[in-house]
Amino acid sequence: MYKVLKKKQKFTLKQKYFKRNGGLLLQQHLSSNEGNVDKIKLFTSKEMEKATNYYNENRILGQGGQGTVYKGMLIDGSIVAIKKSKMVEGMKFDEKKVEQFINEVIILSQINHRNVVKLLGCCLEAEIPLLVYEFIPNGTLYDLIHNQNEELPLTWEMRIRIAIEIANALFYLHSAASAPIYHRDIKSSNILLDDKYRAKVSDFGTSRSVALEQTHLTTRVQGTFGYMDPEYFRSSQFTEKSDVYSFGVVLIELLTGQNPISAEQSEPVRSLVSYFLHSMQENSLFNILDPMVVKVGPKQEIIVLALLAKRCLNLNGKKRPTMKKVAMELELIKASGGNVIEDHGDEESEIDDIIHSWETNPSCSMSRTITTDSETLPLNSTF
Ligand SMILES: Nc1ncnc2c1ncn2[C@@H]1O[C@H](COP(=O)(O)OP(=O)(O)OP(=O)(O)O)[C@@H](O)[C@H]1O
Repeated sequence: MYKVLKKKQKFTLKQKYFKRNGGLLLQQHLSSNEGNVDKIKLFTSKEMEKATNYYNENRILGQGGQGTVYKGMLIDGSIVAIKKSKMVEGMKFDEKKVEQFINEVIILSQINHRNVVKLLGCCLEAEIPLLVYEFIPNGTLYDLIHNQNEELPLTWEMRIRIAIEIANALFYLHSAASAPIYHRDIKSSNILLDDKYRAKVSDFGTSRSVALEQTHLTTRVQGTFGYMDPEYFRSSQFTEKSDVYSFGVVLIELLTGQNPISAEQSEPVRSLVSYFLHSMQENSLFNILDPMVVKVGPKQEIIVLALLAKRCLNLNGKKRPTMKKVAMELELIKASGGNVIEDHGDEESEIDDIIHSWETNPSCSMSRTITTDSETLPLNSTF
């Protein structure tokens, strides 16, 4: 009798957690056929405890605004990343977080792209709901850019390839079959790197499908300072071009190796976007480039990429290119070495001006020597 009663109690508790963790909300979306939720496996709380060795501290991979991520091993031996959402704020259970959690499940269940992190399943019957992702072993793009070491230099080719991969993922999301999906929090720490250092866009907690958006009344401005579209900040209206802006910030992070917000500097250097735009205006792009980029990157490609970033960062969203255009231009830059560019007003004369000031600036003579010494660099002859 005691055993049966205990089992019943446990079952009731699991049902209670399932409901509280948004299980019903998910079922609702399931029945309305949104996404491909059958592909999402429902894990038991026991499986999760075993996989993380009871949420052992030394299994923690990282902590974000939404919770803690653990490295885990499933019974079949596969390695996964398990995100334990932060649901309890003080003593209160946060309904908004449940919504974000279910939102991420629904959004990710609709996505199948090699540059987007895969969601394998979730666990709703545990006290705190959990998300189970494929494990991405090489950390974040943020760490790769900002903690560079000699063992793994971030080459120019890697920077361009990673930019193309993120752009392709965003283009895919924006043109998703059922309805466009906006990521809404693109930043280098949300780009994970796999075993071959390929980019995987992650963290879809604040993402929105345009179809879902119609049923959501949230007008709260969300995102990360330094990456956030100023137009969205002012109007609370998120558009596909707001993702383009944040992508532009990641592009200049790749070009300059600098943080979007630098606490040590004073304005205008403090905001990387203002510093970058100011440098472009003064034709002194070379002043803010990552020394590694100056050393090994072909000038023409660097400049064309910088001009593309500048268009992504236009204050007027309508004047920014779409992600489709950005992805196509990046492929073109890579394929042609920046020699073939589309006509965007005065860009050709801008390129000439930047090259001229780069060439005549004494502080760049070092890098120039290094560049001209290398026979492998494709565009030396043009300078
Ligand atoms: N699939 C994964 N594979 C490997 N590590 C991961 C995976 N997902 C997340 N991580 C690690 O966990 C950390 C926290 O991830 P999470 O997405 O919760 O937060 P964040 O992006 O750092 O912050 P925020 O949620 O505030 O934007 C990441 O920085 C990364 O190091």
